[in-house]
Amino acid sequence: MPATEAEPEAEAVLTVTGLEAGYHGIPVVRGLDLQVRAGEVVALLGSNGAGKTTTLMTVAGLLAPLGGSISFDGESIGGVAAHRLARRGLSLVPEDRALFAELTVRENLRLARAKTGSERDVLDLLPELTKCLDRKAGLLSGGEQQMLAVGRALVTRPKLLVVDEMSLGLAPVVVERLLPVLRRVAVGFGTGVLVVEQHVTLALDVAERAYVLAHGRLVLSGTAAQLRDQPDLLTASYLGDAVRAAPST
Ligand SMILES: Nc1ncnc2c1ncn2[C@@H]1O[C@H](COP(=O)(O)OP(=O)(O)OP(=O)(O)O)[C@@H](O)[C@H]1O
Repeated sequence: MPATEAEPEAEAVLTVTGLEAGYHGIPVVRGLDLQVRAGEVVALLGSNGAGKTTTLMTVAGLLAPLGGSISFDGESIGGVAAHRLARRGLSLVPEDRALFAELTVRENLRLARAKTGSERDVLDLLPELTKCLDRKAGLLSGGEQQMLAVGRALVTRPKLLVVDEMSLGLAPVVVERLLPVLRRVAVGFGTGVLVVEQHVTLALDVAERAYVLAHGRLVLSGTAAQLRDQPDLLTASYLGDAVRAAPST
């Protein structure tokens, strides 16, 4: 019997309602509704320029929303600055990883540690980092750097981890090993994970649910299984031709 079917739904850690997000007062994302629950991985998909990064930056407090509401851990956070959100448990892994190249892995992790944070749990969850603790971040492989970027974001045990394009510049074989780390994070720490990813198939392998944006609007959403079973719909949604056709969850 599948164990997951009988389990009650976890609490929503992030609820985005009617979000309008963009630049210089002009929305590029319109009317977006999205939810992430504790302990689940949610993929945000869509073609280039669809508005994925804009959505993540707005959720993470790097861009002020132009409309709608964002609720994190039961509180409204629209317009709250990123560093305050980080203290409240919302961690961002940016596309460029933003590591300190001249510092070692251990030092990068230590710098991220708040009063209550601990590297120990992170190393238990990401044992791949243990073997390179004394190496400079700048000398790590792309995959190791990305692992460190995730590890650093986890030191404070966030309730929500927001990850932008983990796979950027990495070979597919590396991405295949890296993406399942997000599932480990969700299961091991009970963290909600919102991830933007270009590798759709790999993303649907690790995510419970996914949302697809086209031209700034939500065109498809559902469980990963529902979307995997409807490849034509998924392709059409990337082209902006489908309108919320899969059952929403
Ligand atoms: N700093 C900016 N100022 C003005 N417009 C921007 C800025 N950044 C992005 N845009 C525009 O917003 C739209 C959405 O871009 P966004 O980066 O969110 O898309 P994306 O789905 O993440 O695409 P990609 O996969 O290419 O990163 C695009 O039309 C883009 O040109």
